[in-house]
Amino acid sequence: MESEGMSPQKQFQEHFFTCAARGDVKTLEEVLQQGTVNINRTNDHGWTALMFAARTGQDKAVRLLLDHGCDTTVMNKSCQTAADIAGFWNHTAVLSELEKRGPTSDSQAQNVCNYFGYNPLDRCAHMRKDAQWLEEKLRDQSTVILLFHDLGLVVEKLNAQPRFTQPCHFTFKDISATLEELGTEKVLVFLGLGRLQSDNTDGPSPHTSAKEEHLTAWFALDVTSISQEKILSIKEGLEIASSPFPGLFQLPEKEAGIVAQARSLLAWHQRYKFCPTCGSVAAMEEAGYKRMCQKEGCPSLKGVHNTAYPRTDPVVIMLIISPDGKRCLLGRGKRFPGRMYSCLAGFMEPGETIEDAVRREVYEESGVRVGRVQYHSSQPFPLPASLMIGCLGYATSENISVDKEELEDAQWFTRQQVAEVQTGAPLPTDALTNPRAEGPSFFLPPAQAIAHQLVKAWLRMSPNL
Ligand SMILES: NC(=O)C1=CN([C@@H]2O[C@H](COP(=O)(O)OP(=O)(O)OC[C@H]3O[C@@H](n4cnc5c(N)ncnc54)[C@H](O)[C@@H]3O)[C@@H](O)[C@H]2O)C=CC1
Ligand SMILES: [Mg+2]
Ligand SMILES: [Mg+2]
Ligand SMILES: [Mg+2]
Ligand SMILES: [Zn+2]
Repeated sequence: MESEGMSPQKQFQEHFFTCAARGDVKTLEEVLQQGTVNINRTNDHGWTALMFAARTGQDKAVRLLLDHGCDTTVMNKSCQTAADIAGFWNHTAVLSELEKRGPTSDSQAQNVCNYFGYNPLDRCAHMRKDAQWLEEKLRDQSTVILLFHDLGLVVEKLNAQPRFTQPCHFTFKDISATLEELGTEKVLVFLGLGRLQSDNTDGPSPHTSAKEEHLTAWFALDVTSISQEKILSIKEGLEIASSPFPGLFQLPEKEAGIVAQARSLLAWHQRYKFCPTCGSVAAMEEAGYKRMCQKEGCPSLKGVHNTAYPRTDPVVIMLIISPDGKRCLLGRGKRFPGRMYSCLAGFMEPGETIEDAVRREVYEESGVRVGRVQYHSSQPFPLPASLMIGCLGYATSENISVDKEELEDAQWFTRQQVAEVQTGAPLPTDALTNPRAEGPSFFLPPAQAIAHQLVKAWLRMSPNL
């Protein structure tokens, strides 16, 4: 933190910022040679010298700062990097300097990839009917099998702080007795072929041949019908992440998508044991991607019936921006932890566009009218099997009338309020559970939630740089 008043140190730093903004390469060079300034030092608004140079389009100063190793990923208090600032003011020469030095910010990436959204597996749908190939893959010693007990993932017990969830990678050998005990009715789902990036090689491209030997096969197995004790005795140091929160949000990012895929499929099998059309027993087929009614003559056996395939519930989740662009609308669900506020969200209804679902849910929950709706990104959400469709919506009215059945509160928050809590100090450990915990008057969901990314996207759209 900067000290109060203008200490000589601070004056020197201010002078450094001014030189960057003016593009005074000669002085910048001299100062950097002397080594008397911290090149990544920020002012009270979180601005670095690089940001000042980017703001005024000083490409030579930007190059010099980059040559001296300055950090391009630093964000100011409005969550903007130097590249965001250069992009906003259309300083193309500065942008290209920044882009030459590698990734600059999400805004340069093609698409935003949310937590649960990255899945390195090639699902190999065309192999799902090949029983022999599937059996070979299952028995391969490199194959990974994830176990779920009543939808709780079997994980390795870790004492790491901060806590994270490491799914246990079982092999066929580990669980061959378990498979035998489960018998022919078992729910064993083939997830796909792939490789975690930690194997030091690139993930598969969509064109990778399914038969490539070096890719790992992944399966998920439901072991609910066997006692927990027995499952936990397969190996040492196991536990069941029975509560989905926070366990599911602490997975290694590279595996979160695979776990989401597995859990959503097993949840579908748990809920759809019987044919939704006639109530007869439905049997699993196609490596877990289909359930077929066993009753002859059932209408679900004619034509394509979506009841035979895994279900996904589309949900719209939206950050609504006020008519003046300066505030956003956040709400507090009745079951939200601590003082958390988040984007409004709701299930899509049949026969509805995404845009209309956004407008309807916002009006129902807050009374605010929305005009234009812009898609941002999506997130598979394995509780039990939703697809969160993230949007930004532009309000045409401001008065709030909260639907007390669903929400405890909804408010407009200024850019500054939101930026402060998003970039501020880490929350106290009891903030999630204790409404009287010390800390800010409200907080946002963590980075794993798409709501967090929508807020971040809006902060980066700042019109008042
Ligand atoms: N990450 C975040 O910040 C937030 C995430 N969410 C998630 O978004 C989802 C939908 O949001 P809600 O506000 O609950 O939806 P919502 O606003 O549509 O209201 C939920 C109610 O809709 C009904 N409903 C309609 N279709 C349903 C379906 N397919 N499954 C379950 N209930 C259905 C139920 O009566 C339920 O109580 C939830 O799963 C929730 O976990 C919601 C708010 C914030
Ligand atoms: Mg809702
Ligand atoms: Mg609603
Ligand atoms: Mg609804
Ligand atoms: Zn049927």
